[in-house]
Amino acid sequence: MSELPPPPRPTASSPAPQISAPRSRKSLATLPHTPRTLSSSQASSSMRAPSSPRSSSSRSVLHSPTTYVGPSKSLINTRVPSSPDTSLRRTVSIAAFPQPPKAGSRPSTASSISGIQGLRPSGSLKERKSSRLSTSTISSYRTSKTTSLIHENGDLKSILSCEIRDMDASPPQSRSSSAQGSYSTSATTYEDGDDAAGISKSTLKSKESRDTTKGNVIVSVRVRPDVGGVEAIKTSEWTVDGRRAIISFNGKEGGDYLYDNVFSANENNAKVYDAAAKRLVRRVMEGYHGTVFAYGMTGTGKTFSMQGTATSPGVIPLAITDIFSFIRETPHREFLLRVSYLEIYNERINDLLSASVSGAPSTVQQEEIKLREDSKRGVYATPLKEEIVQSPTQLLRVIARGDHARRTGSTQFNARSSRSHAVVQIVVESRERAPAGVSQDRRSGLLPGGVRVSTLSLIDLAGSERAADDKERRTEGAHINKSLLTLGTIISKLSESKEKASGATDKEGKHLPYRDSKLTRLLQPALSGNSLVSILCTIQLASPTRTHAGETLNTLKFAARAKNSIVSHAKRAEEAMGSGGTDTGSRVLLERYRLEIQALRNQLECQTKAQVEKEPKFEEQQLEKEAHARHEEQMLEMQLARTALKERIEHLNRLILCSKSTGVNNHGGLPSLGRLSRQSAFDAGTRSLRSSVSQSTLSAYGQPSNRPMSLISVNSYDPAVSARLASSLPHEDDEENIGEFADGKASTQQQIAALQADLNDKNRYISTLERRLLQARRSSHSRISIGMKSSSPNAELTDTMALLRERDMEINELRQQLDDKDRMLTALRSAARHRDLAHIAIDACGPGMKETLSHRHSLGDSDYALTYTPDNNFSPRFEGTPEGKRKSMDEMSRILDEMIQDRVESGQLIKGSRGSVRVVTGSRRASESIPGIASLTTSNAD
Ligand SMILES: Nc1ncnc2c1ncn2[C@@H]1O[C@H](COP(=O)(O)OP(=O)(O)OP(=O)(O)O)[C@@H](O)[C@H]1O
Repeated sequence: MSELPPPPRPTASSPAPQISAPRSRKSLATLPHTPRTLSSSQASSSMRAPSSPRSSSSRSVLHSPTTYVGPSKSLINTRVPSSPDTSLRRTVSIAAFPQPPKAGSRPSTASSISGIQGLRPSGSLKERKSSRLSTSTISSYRTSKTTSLIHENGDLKSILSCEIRDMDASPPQSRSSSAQGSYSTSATTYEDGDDAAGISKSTLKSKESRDTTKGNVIVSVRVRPDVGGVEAIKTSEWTVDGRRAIISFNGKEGGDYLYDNVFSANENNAKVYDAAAKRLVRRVMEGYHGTVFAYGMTGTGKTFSMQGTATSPGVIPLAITDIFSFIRETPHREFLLRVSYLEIYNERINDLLSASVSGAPSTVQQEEIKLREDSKRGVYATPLKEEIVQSPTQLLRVIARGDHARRTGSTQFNARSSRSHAVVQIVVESRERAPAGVSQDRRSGLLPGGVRVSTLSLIDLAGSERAADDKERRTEGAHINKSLLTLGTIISKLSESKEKASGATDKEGKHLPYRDSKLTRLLQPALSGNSLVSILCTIQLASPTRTHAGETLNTLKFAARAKNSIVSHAKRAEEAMGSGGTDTGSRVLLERYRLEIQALRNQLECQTKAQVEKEPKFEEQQLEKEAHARHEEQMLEMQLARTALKERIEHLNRLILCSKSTGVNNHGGLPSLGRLSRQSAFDAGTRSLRSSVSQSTLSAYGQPSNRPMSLISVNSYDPAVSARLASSLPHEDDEENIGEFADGKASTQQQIAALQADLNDKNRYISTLERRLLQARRSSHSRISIGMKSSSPNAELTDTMALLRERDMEINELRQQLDDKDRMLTALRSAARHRDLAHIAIDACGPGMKETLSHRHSLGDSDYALTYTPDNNFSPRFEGTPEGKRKSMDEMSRILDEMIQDRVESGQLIKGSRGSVRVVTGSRRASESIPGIASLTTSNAD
């Protein structure tokens, strides 16, 4: 205890809200200053609490408190709220109190309730006396005095005396900084005072009905450390006894003030939270509404207590931590948290979460926020931004954002003074989880239970202050003081109306000026009893520049009045069923979200079903697409094949034209080269039946006469061979064009006609090929279509491959034939050249020789012969003797005969009925396996 000189009386000029002074306070017997020790029976805790106006018989006559300071003889002079007629002053010798046991091991006795009974305004003196008699020690009062918010079972039983095993807060080590920057508290190990009540219930019974609901309001006072530890201005006026939760003032209007908690200057935020707010927060999580607010003059530590610092978090961050701890510990329920943050600045409500990010007041004019009231929600601000939060960190961040936007300014006593009342509201929605195996109602998506909605309001009020020099500060101060004054008035009137009504009814608040300020209007539900309330009043006893006795007394009186006048009927919020209809229902986000989730799930299910149904169609479409792509590919391949064929034809044509352009015919050596080339072209693939190997090939041998050149004439030396050849060669009648170039000297017109015929043939061939391609494409397409329906893509592929193979074979065959013809052509050219040379030589030998040779030649007794060389070329060989020549010719005839025979055997040539031979095209053979092509060939042949 410290003794301080009497503080100066509060000046009349002080604008601090003057909470109506306890008019009921009456001077009791002034106790002698002489210390005396009272026996236990005499000991009384003459604590004074503000009494109702009616109970005071003497107003503003406050006795100087008698403070006895001494280790064994000090007295606590406390005043007890007096009954209308009496006020009681009791002096208790501290020496008589045994030292309280250490935290956690304090004795709990039935008699421990007696001390606090004396504090109850409703308790009569008689009762208090009798209970005092049963009080053995003040320590037992101390331990039993603490009230609890709500009985564990949720009944509205106020257990007036219950021991809290660890009233001195959870040990500091139980609070640690978590990874997320939040703090873990002792929430998980904290044992509610309710459960730990160490008192005899029978003792309580008689008090229960009377004191019902009183325990739902906790009033605590926190003393801020003196600034700079200045001792000079300290007086002996104040005595703070944190252990007993008593503050004594020895000056004028002095007395002892007892609260639920008194925190001395050296106690930290954690302890303040544990004692003043922790249980309330738990109750909110269980479904009660709860309000914690800090009240006090400027610079006394309201914001410090509510927000705290990084190293010493205050009520708000610790509550947040506990909220999430509770959620973790309650797996059988699910929760949804939403938070809003507003300030009341100059009687205007600002949404701190809608403010600009910079924290400066939003440049965009906010929609005016109004207070509304409805039966379910009570008084609420709208429109207000609410944010749904899922983690402590997120919640802390949201609140930090709001803090940043809050108005602060420098005042005389606080460099960063809050210039507005700030209200953090955390709405807790919770509902029972469906037990494992129990499915929720599929149709409605509802669980058996409804949703419970409760609200935790954490309010940091602006501090009352003297008039400031600055105009802005003055305006702010006026609004702040006005609202705080209204609050004080309401508290005072609540107490008054209670006394008027003898604590019975009509505390509806109709006549209470809640509407006089936005703050009181917003606090209406809490003040009128719908909420659990914890009031934390902050005071500062001295500073280097001033003392705060007047303001401090006002705060203490406010706190005492609040304790005695606010009666909370807080009930656990009912579980709202359904999601629509009522306003409450529509507010319950948890329900709405659940229904939305259910609806989305249903939607998803439907979509999945539809997709499953559509899948085969989709697969079909995919197959069709693939088939189409394959078809395209095949078309492309066929196009390429067609181009290749055309190129081939062109190439062959070029070859033929080249042969003609050599003008071999003009030399008369190989008069029917045109015919031969025509033959070559045919052999290379022409399907014209006009082509005939015999006439073209064999007539190429230089027959000087005009008669058609044939192998008959060539082989005329050997009648047998000639006859054979003649029979094998086409008859003149057989071939419409036989003899066309038979003289080997076809006229230009004939050549042109031959070329024209060649051209026609080729064009026909091209168109035939085109038709075949077209047909092949159609058949391929139809095969694909069929394949799409019945066969696998592999079958189509096989077909296509087979087709391509056929084409390849055909091309190869054509190439082979072309090679043969090339060789034959080369041989014939060579033979023609030699023949010409032979003629020249004869000419050079003179007319006689020429005649002879000419004659011999005409007889077939040629001086040269075609020999078949190993490289499969025919080469003329000049035989010196007629015998040799004849042999050579025979040999040549034989070779040609064999060749023709070979071809006939191999099916490349067909022997006509009259010995003629015809070329069987390769495509005809190849086409045997392709019906379309076979028919084409046939038609062509026709
Ligand atoms: N219990 C305490 N321990 C240490 N410092 C404290 C305590 N209480 C308050 N302070 C310090 O005192 C100063 C003022 O405190 P704070 O801003 O919390 O006062 P306030 O009551 O909120 O004032 P206002 O009403 O003007 O906003 C701050 O610097 C704060 O750190």
